[in-house]
Amino acid sequence: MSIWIVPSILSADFTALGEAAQAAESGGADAIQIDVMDGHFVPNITVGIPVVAALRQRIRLPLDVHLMIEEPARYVDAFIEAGADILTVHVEADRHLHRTIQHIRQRGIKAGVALNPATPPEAVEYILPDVDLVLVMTVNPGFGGQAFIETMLPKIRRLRTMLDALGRSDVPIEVDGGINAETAPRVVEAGARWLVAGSAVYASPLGVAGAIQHLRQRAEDALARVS
Ligand SMILES: O=C(CO)[C@H](O)[C@H](O)COP(=O)(O)O
Ligand SMILES: [Fe+2]
Repeated sequence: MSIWIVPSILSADFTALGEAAQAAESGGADAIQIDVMDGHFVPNITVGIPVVAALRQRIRLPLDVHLMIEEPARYVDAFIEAGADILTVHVEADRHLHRTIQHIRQRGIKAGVALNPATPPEAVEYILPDVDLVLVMTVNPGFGGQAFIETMLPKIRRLRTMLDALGRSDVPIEVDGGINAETAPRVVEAGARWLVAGSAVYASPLGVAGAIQHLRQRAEDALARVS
């Protein structure tokens, strides 16, 4: 499975979001993550459906929408109609996760499940046969620029083992939070393949394209070591 570098626009200049997303697209990103926060599930409020729809007009890459909202099923159809290609919902936010995941996939896009740092891997055990990706939060969701939580490395390894045991070796583990040139190789060695990076892309002295290229190089070198 190949490495994906997925810039999160959370750390971009919000007065020039279109240009920021285009810089990631032309800079070699594999997808763009849009972080949706509702002020309930997480203590922050960001962007929503109209921003996904606006970016869809300018971006051809997959739009990876990370829903940090309570009861996400209420908004799944609206985000799909706005142009999301991947919708990820938190296991902690949805009482009827299986129904929501099934619905997202029936509508023809990819469905992901996300876990907060304190949530054990077993919390998603019975949804693993039904998801297209697993998103391991490597910081507490809500803000960009936080430090990577080291104890997420064994959790990534455990989830990789659980997926492989189900014959789901094709399902990627995505990591989100504190991913930079130092942590990228370590999460890849643990089994992650999709790397979300906000501040390491948009606040990098290398520029957006340079930062994406540097992260990819570090991640691919690590992948070559483990495969
Ligand atoms: O979901 C998120 C925060 O809840 C963001 O995607 C994530 O924090 C990216 O920012 P950084 O790479 O700076 O940690
Ligand atoms: Fe995110």
